[in-house]
Amino acid sequence: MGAVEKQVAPTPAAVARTPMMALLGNPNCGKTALFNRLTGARQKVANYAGVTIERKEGAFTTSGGNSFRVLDLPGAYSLSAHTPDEEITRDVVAGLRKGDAAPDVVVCVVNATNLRLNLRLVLEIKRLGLPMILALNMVDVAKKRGIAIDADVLSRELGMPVVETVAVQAGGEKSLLRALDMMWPLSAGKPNPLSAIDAVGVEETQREVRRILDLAVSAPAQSHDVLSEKIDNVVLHPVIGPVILAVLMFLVFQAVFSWATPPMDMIKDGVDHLGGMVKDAMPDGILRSLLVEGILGGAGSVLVFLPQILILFFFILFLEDCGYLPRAAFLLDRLMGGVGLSGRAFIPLLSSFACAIPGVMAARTIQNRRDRLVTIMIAPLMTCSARLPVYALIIAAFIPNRDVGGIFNLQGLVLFVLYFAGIISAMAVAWVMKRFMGGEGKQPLMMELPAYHWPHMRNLALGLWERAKIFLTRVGTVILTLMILLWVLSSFPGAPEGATHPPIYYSLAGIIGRGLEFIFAPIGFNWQICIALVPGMAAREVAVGALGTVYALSQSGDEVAQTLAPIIASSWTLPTALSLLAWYVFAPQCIATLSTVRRETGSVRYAWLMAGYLFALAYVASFLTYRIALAFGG
Ligand SMILES: Nc1nc2c(ncn2[C@@H]2O[C@H](COP(=O)(O)OP(=O)(O)OP(=O)(O)O)[C@@H](O)[C@H]2O)c(=O)[nH]1
Ligand SMILES: [Mg+2]
Repeated sequence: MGAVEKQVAPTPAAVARTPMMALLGNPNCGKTALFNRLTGARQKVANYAGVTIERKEGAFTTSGGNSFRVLDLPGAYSLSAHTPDEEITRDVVAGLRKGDAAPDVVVCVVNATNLRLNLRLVLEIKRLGLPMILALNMVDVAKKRGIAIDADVLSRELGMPVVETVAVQAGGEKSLLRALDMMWPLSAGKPNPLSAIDAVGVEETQREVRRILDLAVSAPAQSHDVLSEKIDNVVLHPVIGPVILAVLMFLVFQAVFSWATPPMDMIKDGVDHLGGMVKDAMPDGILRSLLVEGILGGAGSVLVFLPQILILFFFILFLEDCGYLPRAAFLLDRLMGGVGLSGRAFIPLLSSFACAIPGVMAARTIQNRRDRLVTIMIAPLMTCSARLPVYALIIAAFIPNRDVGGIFNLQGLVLFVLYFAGIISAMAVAWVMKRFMGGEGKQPLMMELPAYHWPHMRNLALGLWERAKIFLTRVGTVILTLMILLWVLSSFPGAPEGATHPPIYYSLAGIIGRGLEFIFAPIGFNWQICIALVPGMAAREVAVGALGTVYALSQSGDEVAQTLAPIIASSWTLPTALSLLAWYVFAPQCIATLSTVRRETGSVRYAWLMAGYLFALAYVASFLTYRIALAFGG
């Protein structure tokens, strides 16, 4: 039958018959790395538990020509799920998901350096009675530490094929492909009900694990990871640890400013040059205005921030892949516990620095529902990378670029303060929410500390490439569209006879901006800023591009060639600039995040609550900032 199947063209019916293989295992054992190697996908791989939080599907064909569909699943310690991501895994293997049959074959991935922990799940899954293969992953590390595993004995004792894999090396998946070919054709089976798993006690499973380990594994007395322990003695030290963490975070923000300047200047010069060329080549008119002020002035001014975003992500990806993140979670657990957050919230919150959406989704790994909700609600207070351009623009315009105390860059310092303001407010909000919701006391943080390793450069490069692609796609699609739309609204209708203001003042956008000015004047925003706030709701960084267009159109004649920072420096007061910075620390304007919150919490109530409290906070913070700055004569 297998031979016939191989010939069939992939009609939908044939695809449905292609056997499904599921990758299952403890968190952080290399399932996703293996999935990527098998399918050529680029799913996120990183060195901490809980990276994968969704079911991802791919396909591959073995060297024997047998096709498989393959599922990458969130890691789990057992099939009795405690968190929403573990539920996904349990439901998929047990065939409980609507529209998904149980997998035809389960590949149980284990970390070969930690079989004692990993084999428990293997024995549990075995009771489901599905065809199974054990993939001993990370054998490269196990061998280095002198751990010898007899795959034949293991296979005999477990009653399933056992293969060695190295998911991060080319060809490291070959043995698994061969084993799959040997299993072909697969007989479709139904899994035993989940209750069969609970029938055997933990004690008994543990005894069985020990028995098998005694037979199959021989490890030297010193098989644990000595280097990681040494590093942890410093990094987790009660005094030195937090200092290292603080210095690390601080360095990131310094780097974002000081390293990015040369490439940013290059992009800016390129865009300006292009604008100049278009101007020289075209007669003055509507089309030229659209190209120069709408597209280059708008999208171009956002594009400039690519280097800063990449530098930020370089650090985030580096920390994710070397194994430091769970340590940081432990260091901050006490602090976070003080405001009623669990240390588990650290990773979702850190992801929110990239974008609140993956952050909100990563909260799935939090067991306690209240903790999870609070984490979701404060995720948007972490400064997402879309806010970076707004901060950077205003800082460049108002904060002098000079050294403080000989080592710090003042602009980097201000950026750090803004990020810090977000974090502090998040803690305050968490504290208040916990008061309202009550709580059943703090739960101890249980998290695996993975072995440290150097980040895989390929991973890092791919991660940066993906980020650059996401950003450029955003600039080329959402941002560009909004910019063109804004240009249209700002250009029509034209100025009336004898107008005293620039034409944009009389345009539709101008009318909207002046309408909104009633609400925002008390916090120091002029009508130009009000115009920029509106498209900023779809994508925050558009606010920068929008200011670019608005001010380009507000200028007369030759001044248009000027770049945005000096223009706003001369037309806003310092209190207005500070007020806008404060606004963006809280800025509730991200519709995509709100819709993710609705999906993840299963209720539109929380999305509204979030939008409401963020708006209120933003307004109050800006009001205070503006008034205080005015009082100090800013
Ligand atoms: N040396 C070595 N490292 C590996 C191997 N497989 C995976 N890794 C590393 O182990 C870490 C975890 O890999 P992932 O693929 O994200 O693990 P996962 O099982 O998908 O983790 P979750 O999604 O959190 O459950 C990453 O840092 C990988 O680079 C391997 O065979 N050898
Ligand atoms: Mg994964």
